[in-house]
Amino acid sequence: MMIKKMTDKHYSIWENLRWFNIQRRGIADHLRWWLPSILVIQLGITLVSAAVPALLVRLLGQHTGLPLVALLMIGIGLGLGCLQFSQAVLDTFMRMASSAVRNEMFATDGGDYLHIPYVAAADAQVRAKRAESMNYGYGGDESGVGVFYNTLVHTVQNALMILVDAVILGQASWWIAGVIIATTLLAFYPQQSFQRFRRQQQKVMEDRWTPGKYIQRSSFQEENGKDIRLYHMAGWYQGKYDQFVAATNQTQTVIERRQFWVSSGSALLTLIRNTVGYGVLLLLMVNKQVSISQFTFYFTLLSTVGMTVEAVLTQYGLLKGANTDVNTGRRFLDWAEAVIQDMPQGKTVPHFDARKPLTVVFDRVSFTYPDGTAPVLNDISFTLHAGERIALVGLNGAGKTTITMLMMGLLTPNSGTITINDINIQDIPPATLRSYFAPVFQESTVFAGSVGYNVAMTRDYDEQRVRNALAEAGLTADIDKLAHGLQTELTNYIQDDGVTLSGGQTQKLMIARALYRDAPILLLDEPTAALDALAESALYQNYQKMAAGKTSLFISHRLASTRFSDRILFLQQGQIAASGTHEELLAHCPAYAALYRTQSQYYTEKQTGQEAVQDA
Ligand SMILES: Nc1ncnc2c1ncn2[C@@H]1O[C@H](COP(=O)(O)OP(=O)(O)OP(=O)(O)O)[C@@H](O)[C@H]1O
Repeated sequence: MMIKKMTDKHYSIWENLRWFNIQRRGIADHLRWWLPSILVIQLGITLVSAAVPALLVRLLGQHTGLPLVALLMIGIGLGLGCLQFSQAVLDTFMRMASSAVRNEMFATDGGDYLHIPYVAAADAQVRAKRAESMNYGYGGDESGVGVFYNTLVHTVQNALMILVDAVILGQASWWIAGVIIATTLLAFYPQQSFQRFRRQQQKVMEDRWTPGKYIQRSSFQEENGKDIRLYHMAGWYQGKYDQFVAATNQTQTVIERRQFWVSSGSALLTLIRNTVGYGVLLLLMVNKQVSISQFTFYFTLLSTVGMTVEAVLTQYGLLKGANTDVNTGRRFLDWAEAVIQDMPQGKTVPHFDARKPLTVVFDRVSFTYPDGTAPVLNDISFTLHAGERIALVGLNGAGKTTITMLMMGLLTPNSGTITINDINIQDIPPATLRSYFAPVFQESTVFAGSVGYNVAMTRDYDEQRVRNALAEAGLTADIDKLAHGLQTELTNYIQDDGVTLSGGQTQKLMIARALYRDAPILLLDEPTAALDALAESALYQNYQKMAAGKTSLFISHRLASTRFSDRILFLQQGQIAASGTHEELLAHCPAYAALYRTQSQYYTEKQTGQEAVQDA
């Protein structure tokens, strides 16, 4: 199955607004009324604030009594307070709505990522894109979706205020309106270019901090603690931190320097605007074309324009940035959804007899990892007959684990077919296919949950079956020693009193998990690597019972373990180099025989260790 490439589709602000409106349906249905309400409130606040000094001048000029003036001012003050309170409430609602939409995306991302094919989820580029999408798109309230709508509203709000100010001041003189519009437009380009530059630089810093964060994380990881101290790596870590901090400071200085020039330019434009505006107003008053109270009103209004211009330019820059970030998030989620839709759903639900083992056939299967350069498996064919116990051996990196992943449908062959009882596994619904397998993977995965949960992988488990599986895996005595037995929490991520099992105990837990699953195909990938000699021997003894009535594949580097299998497949350079019993392979496959001799010589009594090394 080919995984779709991610597009670099760009959505405009308008398209993202429409998309946001669709997303917030059912979350914030009244949002469409909030924008006009905010605009009306803002208009009210601006005009009333500007009118108060003018009104005061007029009332005092008319010798109005102080109690009436005071009463009026208190009334206006209260009115303004109410407007500002309403504005704050609407702002809060808007932020909450954005946060709710963002949380939805966050949850969708989590769900989608868990559902995309394994091969895509394990792809380094996909993981990087997802991290970027989460970081910029919807990971926090300061990310794209978190701020998009609010910055849009504030941009429109401030742009409208500038127009209203220009129109009102235009009543006094169109020179003032002209200078407001002209200075706003002149400030636009440098401000936008600066904001673009700042974003680019911040991205450079973020990218630089990606390895930085890894270094920080790895320096605190419990399992790294020993090596860091043993190999005196503290100095190296400190050096890396210092490098990152120095580079960040340098970038910050470059940004601040540019910010200084842009702010200076803005200050100059404000000076021009105010000089022209106040000058014209003064001339008008001297020529008695405006009264003192009108002059006061225009003067106050003009003094607020500077801040509004700054605000609109800043908000617009933020809006452009938020739009880019929303696009980053949308692109990833669109891709993930398309990939999920493209996934073969499987048209055949086979009705196998659950009590009978299954036959698995690889027919001319080739496979290359998406980021790999050479095929890992090259045109391989073999059959696991129903009920057969097969040992799969080969050097590190020969492709043994890859075969198990292909079998379970976690990876898809580039060519060739894999069938189970003659049905192509691509035609079997993925969940049904996976239910045929009880795997023990090379890496153990303990989830934050109880022992019982970790065996059954469901909270609603059959206690007796869990106990049986633990007993068969040789873990009963260890679990019985735990304070809460099956209910003991493993890992202390969620529960403070969670316990950590040893490597070998964890591997036994994984074996118990596979036993509890009781599926028709048993896949054991190096199940004894962490076991002590007694436990390893017990597993071999028990293997017959574990694999009874099942088809089983046992991957191991300990060639002695192949004796417990019916047949051995020897994998070499992406191909099945030989197939047969241990004795047959010793006789006919020199590579296998050499491997066996190299391994077994350390166990022969005649040779000393030194002789064995020389022989090897
Ligand atoms: N996710 C991946 N992306 C790219 N290449 C991979 C990936 N996983 C494995 N490989 C490569 O595929 C090859 C086969 O790996 P695989 O894990 O199947 O080998 P193996 O026979 O199980 O090895 P070992 O005995 O060490 O467990 C290796 O060269 C490995 O580097």
